[in-house]
Amino acid sequence: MSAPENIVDTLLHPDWIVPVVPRGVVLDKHSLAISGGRISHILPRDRARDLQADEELELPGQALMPGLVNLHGHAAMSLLRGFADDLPLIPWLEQHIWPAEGQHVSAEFVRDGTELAIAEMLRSGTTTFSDMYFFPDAAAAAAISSGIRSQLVFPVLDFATAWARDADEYISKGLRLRDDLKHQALVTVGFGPHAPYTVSRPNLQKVATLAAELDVPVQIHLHETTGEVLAAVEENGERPLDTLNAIGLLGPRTQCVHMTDLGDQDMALLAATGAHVVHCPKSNMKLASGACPAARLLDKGINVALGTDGAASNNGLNMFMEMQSAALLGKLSAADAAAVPAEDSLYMATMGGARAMGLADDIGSLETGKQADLIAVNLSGPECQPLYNPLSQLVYACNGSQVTHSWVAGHVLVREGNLTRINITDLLSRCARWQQKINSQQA
Ligand SMILES: CSC[C@H]1O[C@@H](n2cnc3c(O)ncnc32)[C@H](O)[C@@H]1O
Ligand SMILES: [Zn+2]
Repeated sequence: MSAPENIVDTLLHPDWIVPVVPRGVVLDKHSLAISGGRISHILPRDRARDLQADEELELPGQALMPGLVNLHGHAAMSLLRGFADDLPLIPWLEQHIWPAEGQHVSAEFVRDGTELAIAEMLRSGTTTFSDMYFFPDAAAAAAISSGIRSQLVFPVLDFATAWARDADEYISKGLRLRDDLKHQALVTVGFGPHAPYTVSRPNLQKVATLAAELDVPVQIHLHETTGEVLAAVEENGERPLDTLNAIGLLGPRTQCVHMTDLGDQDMALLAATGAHVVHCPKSNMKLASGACPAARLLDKGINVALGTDGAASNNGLNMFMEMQSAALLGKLSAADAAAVPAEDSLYMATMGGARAMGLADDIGSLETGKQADLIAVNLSGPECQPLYNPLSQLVYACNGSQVTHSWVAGHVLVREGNLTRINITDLLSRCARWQQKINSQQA
């Protein structure tokens, strides 16, 4: 028997609700109720007093909004934050990051690094993250125990690493993981072929065939720099996006990460196939990779999500900073102050990610019936005063430290700024040990 309609699990009374859908709307003096892990009511405050709740929370000066969706990252690379800075992509990867990963990456590294990443993400308002990294089984364990929602795209590469010998082994281990996690409601498993320059065409073809058969997401680094595109044209006579299209790898399950080098034809192809773009503005700026033309993509109806990329190229995992960077870089690169307004950046950081993951009916906005993945943000501090428009403050004035509460599927994972399921003292001491180990092996 279901509970009477006026009995709910949790009842929240913020000053504002920013639902994201409909776009640009801010609800004043409304309340939100959670029942069975879903949003059961959004209603004016005076009518909310008719509801009976197990837990009721007054949130004065606070805004409720959907949890942020970080659609691209390498969570365990949080242990390599600040390890190699101020370098462009290829020397950064080939001379610093890949050698360090070869030396240090193990299941323990991934477990601890992912837990550190999740702690940072939850505290700064991310309730769903996507991860492409080695030992995704260890990342899954960290994600499941923390309660966060995740998309784990298992890596596929042509070369051997500590996790697998060759592309076939990456794929078979990844598919076994997918099978092992099939009953985990908060975890989606997909393919993560690293990039067209590290995965051969036949191996990309295998990924395309299997992903279509199993109907699972595929995430790939693509057109990250103009150098990548030029090298591919010289080697294969075509742009990487055309290669992906030729082998049937572009479609509504595909998440193309970075996409800084895009011509009109590329955009037409993205629009025609329904592929998604994952914009990582901070990583692109730090590695001086280029700028994804987010405003033009949105104008053409192409879905754009946001991602931080790994902490070694960002150097944080804070989606408030990513939203702000997407708006600012969008304006600068389009030479148009009206490009990427606050509401578009907020949409990309929430619904954009949800749509790319195929979860648009479940997360990404505050609507009744959706999963209760949401955050409370305190807009009463000096950095948010005076307050003319809460939506503007969320994108242009906040920095993530204003997040007071985070809920995933109705479970509170951050309460008054504190993580409820992660022992931060123990986690920080494990991180200090990694820092010592990595430092001593560098010397
Ligand atoms: C196959 S696991 C992920 C792999 O990707 C590397 N990586 C991290 N950031 C980037 C980036 O911006 N472009 C390309 N590759 C990146 C990471 O170090 C892992 O080796
Ligand atoms: Zn990446």
